[in-house]
Amino acid sequence: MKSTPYPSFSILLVDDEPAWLKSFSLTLKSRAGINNVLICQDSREVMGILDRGGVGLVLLDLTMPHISGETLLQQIAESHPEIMTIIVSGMNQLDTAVRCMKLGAFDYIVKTDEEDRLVGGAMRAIRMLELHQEFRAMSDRMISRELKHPEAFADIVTSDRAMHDLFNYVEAVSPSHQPLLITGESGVGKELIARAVHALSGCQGPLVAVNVAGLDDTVFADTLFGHVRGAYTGADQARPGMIEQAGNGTLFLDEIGDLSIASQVKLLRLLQEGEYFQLGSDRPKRMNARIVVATHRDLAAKEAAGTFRRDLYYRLCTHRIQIPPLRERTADIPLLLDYFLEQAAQSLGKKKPTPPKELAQILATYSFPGNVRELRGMVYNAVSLHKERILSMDSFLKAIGRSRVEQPLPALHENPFQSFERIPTFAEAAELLVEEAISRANGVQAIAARLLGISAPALNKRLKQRK
Ligand SMILES: Nc1ncnc2c1ncn2[C@@H]1O[C@H](COP(=O)(O)OP(=O)(O)OP(=O)(O)O)[C@@H](O)[C@H]1O
Repeated sequence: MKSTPYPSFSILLVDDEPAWLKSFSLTLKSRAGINNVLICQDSREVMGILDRGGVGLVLLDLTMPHISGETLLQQIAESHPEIMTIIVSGMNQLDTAVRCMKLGAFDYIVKTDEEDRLVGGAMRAIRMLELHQEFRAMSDRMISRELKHPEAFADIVTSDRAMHDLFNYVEAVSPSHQPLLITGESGVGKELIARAVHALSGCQGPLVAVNVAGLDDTVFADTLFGHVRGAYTGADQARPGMIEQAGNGTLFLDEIGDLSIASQVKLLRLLQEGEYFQLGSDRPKRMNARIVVATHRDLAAKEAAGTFRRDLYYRLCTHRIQIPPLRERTADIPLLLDYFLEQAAQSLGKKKPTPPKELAQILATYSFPGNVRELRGMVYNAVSLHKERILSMDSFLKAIGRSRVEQPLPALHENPFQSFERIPTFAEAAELLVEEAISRANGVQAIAARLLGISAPALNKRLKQRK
């Protein structure tokens, strides 16, 4: 299988020593999965290669026949300021290093340095270039507001402006190799967004989803990393982990907020090093998959409370998508209602029922703690019970009513009257409640009455008495 080029731009290695060129390109590949590498042994050819385009980073030797590294560095800075250059020199000389940095070098690395320093320098430059690319892509999108690949979002029904802005962001960051964090309440569509990210990422492998909630640390490691035969009692067969199954695709870790501290450490190490060990093996394996994680928990609060590691939190936050709850995008409710009615009717082999016109309005007054999943469940339930042409509202009202009853009453410190100097009389409080209900129901009395838990005639009588 042909692997995806990484990074998306080429890295040009320039050195007159063929042995170093070969060994360093192998190191980049094995240590960091960098396979988009060009090599050049003749300093006179460098500018021609750069003029052809596609190179983002140059790793440049200083001492070469024909044209010196310093001269090339100057020429690159003048003709291709968008290209980053790292000087890789045989000499550890501070004054030369300072001169090169002044000429615009991103870093100065000595060939005899540890491999980590060399690979780490290249990775930092790649990261910086990727951020520039993403920033440019995002600014372009924000200006045009046009999606390049609307088909990737075909399963996500919405007319909400915040959701469309989020799609633009998703398009901009999907090709990145950095982890991506998706947050939002339960049932809000996090997995759908993860699938769109995967579709847009250009990753050639599958999307492999793992729910990590409730996995203890050993099971977590076994699930992700796999094990070799005999790794522990009962491990009769070697088993590849989910990272291997994802290959060059995407590994989607759901419910990341529930991960134990020990597993958080393992995940952080995996993200930092891009390497892991199967249980029972001391041979490192490379991870090629892109990591996308999701949680319905408030990770910032968990981090502040010390139950989520700060270093992992910041690592995961490089790209972050926060999906708004359904109650903040009520304009989506009629669209989703229609979409799920169609889906439910089809899957239950029924004719699509017509919803009563007040249904969407009633639903818009509800808080949907289970978000889109809850709405979907309500619709499927109603369609399965449905007999007449017009859909009955009964099952929706029951579900909403049940949920309202199940919702805990506000705690005493949230009592809205607490801040009042004088508490209102019963008549005044009732008046305020009626006004609020009418406003939330957009003036529809039947809905307002349901919100207040009284009958429509009772509300009507009360309103008439006011006049
Ligand atoms: N905008 C949408 N359009 C169509 N279907 C949606 C939309 N958002 C969510 N859904 C549907 O709602 C259900 C829940 O979505 P999903 O599993 O993506 O939510 P989630 O945020 O990942 O939930 P959890 O936090 O429980 O893992 C799925 O059946 C999904 O297809």
